[in-house]
Amino acid sequence: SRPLKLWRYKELLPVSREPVTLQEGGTPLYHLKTIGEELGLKELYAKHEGMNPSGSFKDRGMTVGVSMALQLGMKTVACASTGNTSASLAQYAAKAGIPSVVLLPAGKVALGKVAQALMHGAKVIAIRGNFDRALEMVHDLCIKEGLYLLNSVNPYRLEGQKTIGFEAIDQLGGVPDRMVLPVGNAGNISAVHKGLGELIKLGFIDSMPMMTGVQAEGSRPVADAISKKLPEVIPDKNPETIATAIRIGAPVNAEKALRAIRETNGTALSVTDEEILAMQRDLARKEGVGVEPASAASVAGIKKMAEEGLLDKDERIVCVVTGHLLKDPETVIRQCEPPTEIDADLESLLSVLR
Ligand SMILES: Cc1ncc(COP(=O)(O)O)c(/C=C/C(=O)C(=O)O)c1O
Repeated sequence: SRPLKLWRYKELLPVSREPVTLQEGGTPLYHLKTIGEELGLKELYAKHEGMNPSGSFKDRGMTVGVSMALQLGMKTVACASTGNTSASLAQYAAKAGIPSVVLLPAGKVALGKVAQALMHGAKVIAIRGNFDRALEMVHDLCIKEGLYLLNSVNPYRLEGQKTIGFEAIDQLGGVPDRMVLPVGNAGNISAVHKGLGELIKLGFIDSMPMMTGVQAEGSRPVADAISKKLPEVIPDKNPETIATAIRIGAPVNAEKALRAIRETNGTALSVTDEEILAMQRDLARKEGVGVEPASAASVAGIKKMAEEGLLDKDERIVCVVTGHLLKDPETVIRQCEPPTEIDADLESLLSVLR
């Protein structure tokens, strides 16, 4: 039988050549017993996508996207990014042996992600504008220069990300009642929904989870469209949140995300930066699950829904926690008390521990 990794599901993926792979997928599904009990939820799980090769779920999209770039004879790959897409693109392009170009919003990308993009050899450009502007620019660049665009506007990215749902079902031994994802460009929630729809069409499963998206209060165009029952998402011109990974005002997959949410009787909501940081801390200290701020938004959203009485206590809920804690060490250092510094003798040590 095949190992629980992304290419286990190769028949449901478009690549027909040898894939560019870093053994992505097969991420842990953790039962959040402590946080679940606090919320009265028996079956609360977190799928830790930070345990992928580059530390986020983006690797699932990139193993397919970069493989397709080679299959299509493309010479250079490019993306705009709030950080994780650029880190993953750089890493997979390096594996593929082709150059990569990434556009980042200057000053708004977590340290770990910049380090990865640089070390893996991408051409890293920081623009004086936000992610949405970077995406416009890299789109124009790719059209003018014939580079291969690998943002989630590229359907091959979503193909790889479908596998999050496939694995969760294999690990859970059944279909969850609800899948919860943080939403930025809205590719991931759309991808998981597409994949589960395929499993239904193929007769592997017979129910669809309620697709639930969580955004930051300062960057919540999808949550607003759902709460205000709008036909489409109205872009937010000035998205702002400490969870810089989801600081996106004009999600390119908005239409797909609204469909995923509405067709599955799901929902979308927003949480404050404080709620995001509090949940990042709870996941780390109560469950041993280390994630970056944006990833904690999914569990923070469940906490909010549970407290508002919107959840059935028997619901089987899978929250996708999308990126590793190490991605954004600066935010952690700012949130925590600094280490206690002492003279290097036992006396001093005992005095601070008593
Ligand atoms: C940790 C983390 N959690 C959630 C999201 C939102 O996923 P989408 O809703 O599919 O965009 C991102 C997205 C990051 C980028 O968009 C990028 O890296 O350019 C992320 O890094």
